Amino acid sequence: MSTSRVPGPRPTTTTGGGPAVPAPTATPTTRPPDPTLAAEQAHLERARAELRRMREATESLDAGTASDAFNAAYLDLVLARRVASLQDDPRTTLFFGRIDCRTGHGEETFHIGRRHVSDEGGDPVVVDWRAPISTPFYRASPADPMGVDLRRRFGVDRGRLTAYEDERLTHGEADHTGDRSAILAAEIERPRSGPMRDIVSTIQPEQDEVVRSDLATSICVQGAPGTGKTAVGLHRAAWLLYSFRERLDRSGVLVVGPNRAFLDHIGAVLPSLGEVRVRHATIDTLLDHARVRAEDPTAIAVLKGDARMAEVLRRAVWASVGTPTDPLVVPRGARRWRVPAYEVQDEVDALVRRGVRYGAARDLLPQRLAHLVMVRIERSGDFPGDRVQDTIARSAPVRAYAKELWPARDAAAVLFGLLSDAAALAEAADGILTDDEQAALLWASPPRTKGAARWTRADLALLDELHDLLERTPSLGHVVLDEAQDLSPMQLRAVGRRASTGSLTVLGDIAQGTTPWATTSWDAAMGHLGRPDHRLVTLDRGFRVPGLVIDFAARLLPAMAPGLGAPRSVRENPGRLDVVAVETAQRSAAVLEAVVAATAEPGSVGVIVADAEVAGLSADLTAAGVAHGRLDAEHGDDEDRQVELVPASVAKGLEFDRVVVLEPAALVEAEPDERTGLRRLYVVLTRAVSGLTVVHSRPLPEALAG
Ligand SMILES: Nc1ncnc2c1ncn2[C@@H]1O[C@H](COP(=O)(O)OP(=O)(O)OP(=O)(O)O)[C@@H](O)[C@H]1O
Repeated sequence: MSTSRVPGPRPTTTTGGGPAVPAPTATPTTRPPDPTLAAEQAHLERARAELRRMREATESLDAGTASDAFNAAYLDLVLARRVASLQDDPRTTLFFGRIDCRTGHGEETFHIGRRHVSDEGGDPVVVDWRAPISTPFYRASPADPMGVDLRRRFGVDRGRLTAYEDERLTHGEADHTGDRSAILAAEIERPRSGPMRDIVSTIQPEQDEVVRSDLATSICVQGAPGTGKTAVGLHRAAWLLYSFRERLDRSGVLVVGPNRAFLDHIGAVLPSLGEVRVRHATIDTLLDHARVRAEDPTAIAVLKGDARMAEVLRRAVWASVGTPTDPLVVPRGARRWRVPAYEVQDEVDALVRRGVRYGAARDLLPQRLAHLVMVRIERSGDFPGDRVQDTIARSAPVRAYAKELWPARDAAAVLFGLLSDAAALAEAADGILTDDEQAALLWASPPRTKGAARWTRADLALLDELHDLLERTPSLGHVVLDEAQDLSPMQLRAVGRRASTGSLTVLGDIAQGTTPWATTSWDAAMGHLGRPDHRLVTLDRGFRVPGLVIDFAARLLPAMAPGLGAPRSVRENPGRLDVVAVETAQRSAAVLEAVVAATAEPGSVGVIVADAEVAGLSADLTAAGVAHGRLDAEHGDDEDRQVELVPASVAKGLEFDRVVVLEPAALVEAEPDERTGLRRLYVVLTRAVSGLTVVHSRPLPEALAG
């Protein structure tokens, strides 16, 4: 590999998602300009001019030519969006790489960037990273050059090209792909600050395979902390939207994450890739059927999250369908038409067997009953036609009969009935839940009405299941589910039904499961999501956590996730690990000292403590004059603040340049059992990009002490 660095502004920071490049060492004025880089810079200027031309051409289009006011308004909107998408961001470059390929048209060069730019003749000046022609940029290797002679990566600083790195893939050069690229190394080693950024210029081959998997394929990605699962999921969403734009614009793409703090952390990635129409939700905002006003004891929450509840609920809903005992009697003119109860029963049975939702079948019933009446009328020699059938279906006797036989139900009423009435629960749960389980589910003192029910988080998934039994939940085109290991089977079902006609990207790490119902097997989880047929991919190269820190955290694995390995850190910097043991009386002072030391350099600082210690430590930091933010499940990080105080329960999925962790033993104890506690600790210890300081006055948990 040859690396060239030329004079230029000292690139200490990165802009707009481009890779940071080590600063040039020579004095800028003493080195002649590098001709290759100068030519590439000229190509960049040309691309900028062409993008400007494309934007001006779009701006000059007139929506007034539309046929009517409605179409004109729509066209206006489309044009405004297109102009916005053609804006040039001077803080970044229009391309970050280039490939020289042999194609059917001979030798061709393609510059790869975040968006497509073409010249007046329609020839590409920059190709979108998502276009098929860009695939070799990410995947080609000397073993499989994919027609690429040369791959060039650019170092970027504030909108200018500052360096380039060449790999000749067909000239027998050694394999320099992946982690030995200086530009990739610079990107991975850069200090972190603010929300997550895209990784579009350095997506790795194994990540790219996931990103570019076909829309029809549901994928499950298992990966240790920092292996890029979230990054891969978000880039996959962007790639799918590019490749299947029409279909997905119509059906929609959804990203589900664990909490608001996490969504704020990742929220800028898709917009930076030009995708602003992807909805982000937490499982709580997705299942927003009622206000959560109570918490279940762990055992009951586990039971309510058990997949067996789906069958209990199904039975409860369909038990509402009555058994006809009286004949249906419909007067028409001078005559009264009677349909015997057994004939109605056959019709009801047929509707139940049809496999449609309770509500949809209920809507069909009046027409089916009217049809039975029509058959009788026609048998008498009269053929009054379809409109009469409609009239009969809408008549008062048919409506009243249908209503009684097939009552309208709502989800809250069904669940209220089950949790407050032992007989109703016994009927629905017979042979599914044990007597003890049924007794545990029942409210000790049932509320008087469903409106007064104090619903829990676990109830929301049950309500969602019921809603779907009553009326089909609309399906999106694709759902990306992050931190999936933490969802209960009932919550997984809820997410799965939102992709029932689409596909899923499921991301997670069994070792980071910290809920009592956390999944122990991806096969089981994918089954609950409705995707028993899926592709399972394991990512094991760690891009976040440096070697010293991951080795320390990995001591916990045998105790809480035997069989699962730590990531292989690809970081060059081994990181810094300080474990500070102090007397209890000195603990606060030691934490403050660690936080102040961590703020001495640029980059974010996360101070992670047991949830119960957040308020006390916040007061200590304030008293010591350390400005800080406080994250919680509803509130994410803020680029303006260097120090964030993070309750351990919210740390999942986040990362900070330097992390200070207080009292591991307290973190473990705060969880309902030791395994969950050690897993929480594992999550917390793996948030650091550069350095980790652990301050403790109590003994470290045995598994960590080593
Ligand atoms: N190919 C890559 N190039 C540069 N940086 C990368 C690459 N892949 C991942 N990263 C960086 O590594 C860090 C970790 O990525 P990410 O948060 O996606 O990992 P994760 O597997 O979801 O971690 P966790 O399980 O801890 O939530 C991020 O800063 C991300 O930008």
